[in-house]
Amino acid sequence: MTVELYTKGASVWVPDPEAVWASACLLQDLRPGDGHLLLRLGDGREVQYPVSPPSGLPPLGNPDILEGENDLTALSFLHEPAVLHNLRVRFLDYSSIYTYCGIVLVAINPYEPLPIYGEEVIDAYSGQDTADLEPHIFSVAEEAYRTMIREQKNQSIIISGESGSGKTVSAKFTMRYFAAVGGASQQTSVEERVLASNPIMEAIGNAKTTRNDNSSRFGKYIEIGFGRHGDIIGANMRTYLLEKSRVVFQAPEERNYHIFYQLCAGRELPEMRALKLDAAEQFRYTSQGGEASIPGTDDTADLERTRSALTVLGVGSDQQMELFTAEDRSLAVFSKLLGVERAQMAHWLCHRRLAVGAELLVKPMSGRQAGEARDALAKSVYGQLFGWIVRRLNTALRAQRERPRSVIGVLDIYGFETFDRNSFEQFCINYANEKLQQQFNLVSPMGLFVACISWSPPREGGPPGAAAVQCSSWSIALIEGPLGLLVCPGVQGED
Ligand SMILES: Nc1ncnc2c1ncn2[C@@H]1O[C@H](COP(=O)(O)OP(=O)(O)OP(=O)(O)O)[C@@H](O)[C@H]1O
Repeated sequence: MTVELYTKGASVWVPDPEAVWASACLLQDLRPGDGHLLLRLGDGREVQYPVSPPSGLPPLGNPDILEGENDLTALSFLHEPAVLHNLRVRFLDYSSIYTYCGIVLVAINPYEPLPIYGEEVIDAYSGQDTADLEPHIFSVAEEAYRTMIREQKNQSIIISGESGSGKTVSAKFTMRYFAAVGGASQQTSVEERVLASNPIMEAIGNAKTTRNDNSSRFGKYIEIGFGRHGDIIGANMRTYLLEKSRVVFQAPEERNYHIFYQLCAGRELPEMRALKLDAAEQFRYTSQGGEASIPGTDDTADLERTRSALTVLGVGSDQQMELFTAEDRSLAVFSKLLGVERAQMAHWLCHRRLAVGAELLVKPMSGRQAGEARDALAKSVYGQLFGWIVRRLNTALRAQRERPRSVIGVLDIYGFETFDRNSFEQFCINYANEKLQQQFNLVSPMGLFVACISWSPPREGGPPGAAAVQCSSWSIALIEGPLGLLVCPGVQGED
C-alpha cells in the first residue's frame, strides 16, 4: 500500500468481530512517523487505529463508482475485504450470484431456484460476445463453445469449490446450454441422453451429507463431443475417487447412496417385489446415519426418475433388475442374487485361506474380521457396479456417426473444503496442468474456471448468501498467470 494514499476522506477496511471487515473513513492525513490513523467507523464512533507504516496499514477502500463491479479485476484495490464487499453488494443489492474475476467466474450458491436459466436466457447468451453480457454460467459455456468453433480446439471448464457450493448444479447448467446450442441443427437424441445420465449418476454416486442433501461423492469429468457443425454428437464420462466407504458406513445424519433408499422405498412395486427388500431403516448399511428419509425428497418418485433415465440410455428393464439385485441383508437372498452357493458364501465370509510353506490352511476368522470381510465385499461389489454403469452410460453416449471434431470437457471436482492459497495452487497445478493435459489429453488445458462459493452449513432462515460474504475463515488465493484471482472458501466456519 502506498502511504500517500492514506489522506483525509479516504476509506479503509478494518477487521471487525461481527462483520469481519468494516468500512471506516480517515479523518486526517497519515503523516510520517504517525503510529495510528484517526478513523470514523460506520456507527459514527471516532477511533485511533494503530498502524505501523509502510506495511502495517489497513486495506484501502475502492472508489464508490466501482461498487458492485461485475469483474473483480476492474477494482482499483483487490484484496480480501474488497472482494468480499463487492460480492456481497452484487448478491444482496443486485441479486446477482455471478461475478467475473478475469477469466474466472465466481458463483455464489443462492440456495433457492432462480429464474435465470430459461430458454430465453440461453438465447440471450447464444452467439453473443460474452464481454457485452452480465456474468453467468451460460457466458462461460458460450465462451467455451465459441472458442471451440472458432479455433477448432478442445476446451475445458473447471468447476471447483467446497461441498455444497453448487459445482454439480453449475456443471448441469453448462450441459443444458451445450444441449440447447449444440442440438438444434440435427434431430438427435444425444443431448437427451447426455442429460439423462445426470439422474443415474446422482442415484448411484450422490448421498446426503451434513453439508449437502445431494452431495456427489465422486469426481466427474464429462467430455461433450461436437461434430463439424458444432452439434453434439456424443459424450464421455470419467469418474474417479468414489467414496466407497459410504457403502458400509455413514456418519450421523448422513445417508448411503440414494439408490438404496430409492429401491427400499419402491419395494412394494410389483416389479420390485422379487428383490425382497425391507424399509431402509431395517438395514445396517442404510440406517447408521439415523434418518433414512430426506425432507422434500420422494425416494419412490426418484426411483422412477432413475429407471426412466436408464431406459432412455438403453438399459432395458431386465438389465435394470440385474443391476438392482446386488445386496440384501439375508445371506440366503444375497447368495441367490449374486448367483453364489449359499454354503460357500457363508464359509468364505467367515474363513480365510493361508499359505504356510507349501501348505494351504483354512482358518476361521474372528467376528470383527468377518465383519470387515463382509464390508470389503460390499464395497467391492458396489465399486464394480458403479464402474459397470459408467461404462454402460459411455457406450450409450458414444458418438455413432463420426469422430468428434472437438470436445468441451467439464471437470466437477470436490473435496477442497479447507484449501488455502497453497493447496489451491497445488490443485491448479495438479488438475489444470498435469491431469488435464496428460491424463485427459486436452489441447487447451487452461480453460475456463468457475469458482463456486457458499457458506457452510447453509444458515437456516438467514438471508441467502449474507453469511457467504462475511465468513471470516475465507481465504483468497491470488494466482498469478492466466488464472487471475480466485476467491475460494477457506476452512469451514460460520460468521
Ligand atoms: N445456481 C443455483 N441455483 C439454485 N440453487 C443452487 C444453485 N447452485 C446450487 N444450488 C443449491 O445448492 C445445492 C448444492 O449444490 P451442488 O450439489 O451443486 O453442490 P456441490 O458443490 O456439487 O456439492 P458436492 O461437492 O457435495 O457434490 C443444490 O442441491 C441446490 O439446492
